[in-house]
Amino acid sequence: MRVLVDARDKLGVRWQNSENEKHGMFVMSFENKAGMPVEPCTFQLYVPALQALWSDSGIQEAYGRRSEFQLESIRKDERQGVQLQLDQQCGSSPRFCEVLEVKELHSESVKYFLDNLDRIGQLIYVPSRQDILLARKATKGIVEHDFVIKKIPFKMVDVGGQRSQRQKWFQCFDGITSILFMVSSSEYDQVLMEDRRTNRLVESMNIFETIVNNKLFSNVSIILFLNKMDLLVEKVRKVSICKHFSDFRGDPHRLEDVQAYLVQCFNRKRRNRGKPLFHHFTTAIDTENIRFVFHAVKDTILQENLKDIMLQ
Ligand SMILES: Nc1nc2c(ncn2[C@@H]2O[C@H](COP(=O)(O)OP(=O)(O)OP(=O)(O)O)[C@@H](O)[C@H]2O)c(=O)[nH]1
Ligand SMILES: [Mg+2]
Repeated sequence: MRVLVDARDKLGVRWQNSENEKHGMFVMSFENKAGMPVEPCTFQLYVPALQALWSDSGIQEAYGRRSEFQLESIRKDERQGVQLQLDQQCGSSPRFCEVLEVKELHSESVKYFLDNLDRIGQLIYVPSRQDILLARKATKGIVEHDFVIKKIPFKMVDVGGQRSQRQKWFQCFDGITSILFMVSSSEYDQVLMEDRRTNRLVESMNIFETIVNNKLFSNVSIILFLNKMDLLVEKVRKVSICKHFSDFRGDPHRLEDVQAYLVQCFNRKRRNRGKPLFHHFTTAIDTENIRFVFHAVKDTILQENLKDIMLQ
């Protein structure tokens, strides 16, 4: 909310209710000491102000313009020197404001949590499964998960996607059978938090290019997940991809055209296109969708690696 209050100010958007100026100042005065978790009783003090602010059309307008700044919050220890840019306002002399943290949230989940303030603001609040799926916790380090399906052991290694995390990837590349490459398909109009310039999808395509053409992985099945389908569906309706990708041909507001273009962009990055590109459009917060996709992926991995598995 502090990012939104700040952005409303920098974007020059008026309050709907001038009383909310006070609520905005109250929320801005919040100090989260050393990134400690916020106690429920402390959080409760802010709930009425958060509710009033969220229902103000000024904050809603700032939220609607979120692609012009970074709504993602980051931990206090990482935010030193990090700024968010309000592109449209800046012109040739950029104006910046600091990224402020309320709690770790992903920009697209902000609406969900703020819409649910009545429930979340209660002292006896216990997170639902949906709340947990929508909360943002960036992967720092390397997280391993072992599981067995039909007597075949799998080891899933999860690495962080942010630039600062990528130097850790090479530690995990030994003896792998498959790479599941996750991309946010809906971020075609957004820039990276890390440099506020590079288009997020362009960055993903470039990393994919490095991975998919690496000789180390000539025998590794690489499966592309074009994730956040739910957000892609919404975005395609409102935001034309042509503005960000000038070589797009087709109807920018037709989901199938945008999907086909995205697959083509990633496919073009592969030097060896002898085999089709394995890809799936997914919604990671939809557990049914993931259950279905996971089984398909498991079969692909097993088929692709059958020979190796039989030899073990
Ligand atoms: N709406 C929607 N949100 C999603 C989807 N997948 C992930 N998210 C949200 O996006 C945010 C980031 O998800 P993570 O799982 O932390 O992403 P990640 O790729 O592991 O990020 P790093 O750990 O930094 O590499 C979370 O708030 C998720 O709830 C999706 O398919 N749809
Ligand atoms: Mg992660």
